[in-house]
Amino acid sequence: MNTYASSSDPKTSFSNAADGNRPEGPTDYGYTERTAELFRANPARDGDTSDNTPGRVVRLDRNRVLVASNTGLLHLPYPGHGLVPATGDWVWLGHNRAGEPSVVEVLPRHSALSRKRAFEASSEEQILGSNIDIVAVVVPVDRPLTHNRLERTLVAAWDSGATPLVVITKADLADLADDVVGEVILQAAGVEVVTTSAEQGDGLEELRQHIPNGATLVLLGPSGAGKSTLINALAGRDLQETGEVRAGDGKGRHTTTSRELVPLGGGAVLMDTPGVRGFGLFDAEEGMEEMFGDLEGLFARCRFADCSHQAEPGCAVQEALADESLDARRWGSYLKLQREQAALNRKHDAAARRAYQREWHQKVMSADRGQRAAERHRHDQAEERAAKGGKRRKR
Ligand SMILES: Nc1nc2c(ncn2[C@@H]2O[C@H](COP(=O)(O)OP(=O)(O)OP(=O)(O)O)[C@@H](O)[C@H]2O)c(=O)[nH]1
Ligand SMILES: [Zn+2]
Repeated sequence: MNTYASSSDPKTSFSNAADGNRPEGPTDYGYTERTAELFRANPARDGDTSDNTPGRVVRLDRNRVLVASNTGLLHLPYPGHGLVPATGDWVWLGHNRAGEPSVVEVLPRHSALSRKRAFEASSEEQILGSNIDIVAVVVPVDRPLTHNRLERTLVAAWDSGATPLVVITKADLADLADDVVGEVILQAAGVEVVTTSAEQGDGLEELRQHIPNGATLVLLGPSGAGKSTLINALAGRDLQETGEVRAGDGKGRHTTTSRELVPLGGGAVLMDTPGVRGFGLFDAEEGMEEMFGDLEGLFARCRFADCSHQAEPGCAVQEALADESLDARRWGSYLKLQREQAALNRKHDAAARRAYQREWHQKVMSADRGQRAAERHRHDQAEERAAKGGKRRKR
């Protein structure tokens, strides 16, 4: 059982044992040379910064933030200004204006899973987790995902700024496995697929190889998909137990709560927050996807990958509007939402980054489509040549 100091503990200290150049951080929680670089590039701005050290947000509580530091877990007050912390954030630890040990500043995020409320007037986004490197979508062979749900989830994963990965579980249920694996590989165009059986220990090594040192991983998947089993197999221990910490409430009583950031060993970190774990996140968040997902299929049929769907030749949208297979009003509300989203993105740096990510993803997808088309073309030409050659030979 792990315990951590509360901020009233006089032993709490941020004294930096480092060489003064490289700040020390919690290596069990994903602190690497890359993180050290992030801290160097974003020095703390406020007050006496000489004793500031790096930390990572493990969980948010009502009044305090549970933070991993190089001296262990600490329960500290929120920073007085700047970004509001989210689970997974890298933060400067130091002292607040009252002189208490505190989180003093949240560093910029390289990725974020958020719940946006696109249909509400105040479209503040709620960050559910940040600095995630890999979003692993878990697909059990005994309960494959329905049609385009996997694809939509993968797009949402790209949106977060993380790299998606598909993990097929329960591959030992062999009579089902082959079909599901084939189907998933088709749907997951451009995304790596790893097939595992936690029961038999298959595919675990391959999965580990997809998780770089210091990487933070989120597992998404329906209840019963085998996420916990997989995580325990990866960690080599039962995280249900090791994931728990004792939280002092300052009145001498202790309650047992769970961490949302769990070291997996080998430097990798699992983010296991209630909001992020299930598919609910994307289904709720991506209202746009949900309502307009079919338009993506239409866009894919436009002649030009960067079609703006206005006056380009070969635009599938314009064709669908012309033959009324696409309702003009529906198209209108899609465009309106797009504009709202764009305005929102300009407001939020993180959101803008995700838009960039989506664009990049679409480029990858269309490059992939282009490549497949080119392959088809080459194949057709080869057949044509073979047919002609055959004819010539016949003569
Ligand atoms: N045959 C087989 N069964 C498995 C495997 N991995 C998990 N299971 C079974 O699938 C069931 C669900 O596994 P969990 O790991 O609890 O699933 P989960 O995704 O964590 O579920 P939630 O906690 O509800 O989100 C359990 O009965 C496991 O024993 C596997 O590799 N092979
Ligand atoms: Zn078009």
